[in-house]
Amino acid sequence: MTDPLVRVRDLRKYYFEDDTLLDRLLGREPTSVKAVDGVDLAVERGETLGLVGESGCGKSTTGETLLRLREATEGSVEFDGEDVLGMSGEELRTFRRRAQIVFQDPFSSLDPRMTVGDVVAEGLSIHGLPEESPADGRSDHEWRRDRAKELLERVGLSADQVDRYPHEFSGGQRQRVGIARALALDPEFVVLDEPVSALDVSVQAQILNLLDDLQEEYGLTYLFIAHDLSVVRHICDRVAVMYLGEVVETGPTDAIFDEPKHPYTNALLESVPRADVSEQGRRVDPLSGDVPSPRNPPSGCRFRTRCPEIIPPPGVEIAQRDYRRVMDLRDRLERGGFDADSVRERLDDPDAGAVAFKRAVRDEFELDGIAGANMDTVEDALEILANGREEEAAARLRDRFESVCETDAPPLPDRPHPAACHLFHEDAGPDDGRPGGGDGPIAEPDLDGGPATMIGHPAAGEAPDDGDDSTDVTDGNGADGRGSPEP
Ligand SMILES: Nc1ncnc2c1ncn2[C@@H]1O[C@H](COP(=O)(O)OP(=O)(O)OP(=O)(O)O)[C@@H](O)[C@H]1O
Repeated sequence: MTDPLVRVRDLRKYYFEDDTLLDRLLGREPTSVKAVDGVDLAVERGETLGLVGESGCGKSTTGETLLRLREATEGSVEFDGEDVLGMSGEELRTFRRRAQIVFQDPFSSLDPRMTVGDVVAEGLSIHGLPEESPADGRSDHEWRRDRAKELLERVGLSADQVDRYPHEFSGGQRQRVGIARALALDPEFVVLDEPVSALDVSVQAQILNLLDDLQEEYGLTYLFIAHDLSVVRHICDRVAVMYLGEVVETGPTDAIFDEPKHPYTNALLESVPRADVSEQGRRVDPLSGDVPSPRNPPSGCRFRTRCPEIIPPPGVEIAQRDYRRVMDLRDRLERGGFDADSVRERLDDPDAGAVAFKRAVRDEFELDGIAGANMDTVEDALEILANGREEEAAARLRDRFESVCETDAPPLPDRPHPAACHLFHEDAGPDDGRPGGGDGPIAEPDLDGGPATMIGHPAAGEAPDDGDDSTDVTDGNGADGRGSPEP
């Protein structure tokens, strides 16, 4: 097999907040947002690699950092064997021609007074094209305008739309213009950053077909970013699943869909609407816990605060549903999110004693099903909590319930379908693609809580976008509010 076109190793991009001159003068410590925190990826020549995960998990930052639209904090990116992060001058200019990006809304950071012809041709002027004056007597400007017309036609628009303004186009048409703009410099690699997320489903299909055709015609390699797994199924050869700045599973698309390993991948898949009526009524429990902040990601496995398969310590027999609830309480206590006053305010009698307080916490976290030694520990912790000693209550729970998922960060092994999860042995045999793929589960997950699904799933600008193929349609959708990347 040839070397991948793009290889990313241990890529990190931290954004620093409270880091202005004034902050420094005031002695404020900068906080880092660990948007991308140790990502490894390889994109093979001619393939489409999907990069999926919930909003805010770092997909766009990964795409923009590997293209040098943002400066990496750490790590390495190789493009066709060359070190991208170390490039400068002519080498960097050449890289910028060979590697392009399509944004969700290609116009959000562009001047609305530019015609689509100007938008498509802008890269040509920036890169000083044509290199030599055309032999047929056209001016350089005319050459660029003709090239823009050709590209508009190639993406399914018409050449006589070259002087129109972006607001005159529907969302689907605007995305075609964005694709034409990316193609203008004959790139080999294109990052497609949620290219269809803002579009109506029927228009999505048209754009995906166009991307497919262009890939074949020009031998393109794609990194396709999406929060919605259903979109990547038909266009991607392989998929990498991201959670809170890390890749948690990668594999061939069919293996990811048919034999997902990581509990997060399972949860993402459960959130995909099913066409099959028999599956529509399936019982799904929402994932518990909030998405943690990348400013202070959880220790160990970052998904463990929401994982429906978190591993109890050896010797502790507890139903998964109950363990999840104990861990939710602990997590709230340890992260300072537990508000004893608001529990008391919710009591009928705010002056009620410890018994009523403990009952309210048991009800809130649904702890009543726990029994035996587990319940003894929970009761102890609740008693300590009723006396206002939150840290001690958390420590009491930690003594009995500490999980390997919080103490050890699971690695992502180097194999065809790896998952960064303690449910799979690290030192397993060959990966055969089955769940556990040769690396059998080390703990039987107790799924009595049923499969999980995502809640509050973010969907960028869902405004309908009909009329893709007609001109003069203004639907006003698509703006994702993203600012321009750093220069
Ligand atoms: N310029 C910035 N300064 C500080 N934090 C940022 C900046 N840009 C992004 N972030 C934060 O970095 C994290 C990753 O953001 P990113 O946009 O890469 O995620 P994403 O998965 O692409 O999400 P989305 O689909 O919503 O774009 C988020 O927590 C986001 O709030």
